[in-house]
Amino acid sequence: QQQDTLSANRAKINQLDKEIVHLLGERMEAARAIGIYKQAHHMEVLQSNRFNEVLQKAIEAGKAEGLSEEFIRSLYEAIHKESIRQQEALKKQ
Ligand SMILES: O=C(O)C(=O)C[C@]1(C(=O)O)C=C[C@@H](O)C=C1
Repeated sequence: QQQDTLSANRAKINQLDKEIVHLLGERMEAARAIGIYKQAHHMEVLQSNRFNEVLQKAIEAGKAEGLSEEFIRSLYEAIHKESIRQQEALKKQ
């Protein structure tokens, strides 16, 4: 019985992790499209004000889910870093 609950929750985590990674892929696709726009309009890759807005929205949404601000900050620092890396990589093509 308890084993069933453990495997059911692990299966749920496996499925949710797939969805998280898929969503991150979609987010990066949007970031690359923005990167192309930035190149065409001679804009800087790093947009600190916009990133602050993104972060604040995520912190608020995280609070509603019981997630700590520290967790959201480190998660979004990693996401932002990858987003910047993807936009910079477009320039090198
Ligand atoms: O909004 C933009 O300009 C983006 O490129 C998106 C994004 C993000 O991933 O949230 C990435 C880089 C910028 O520094 C700010 C935000």
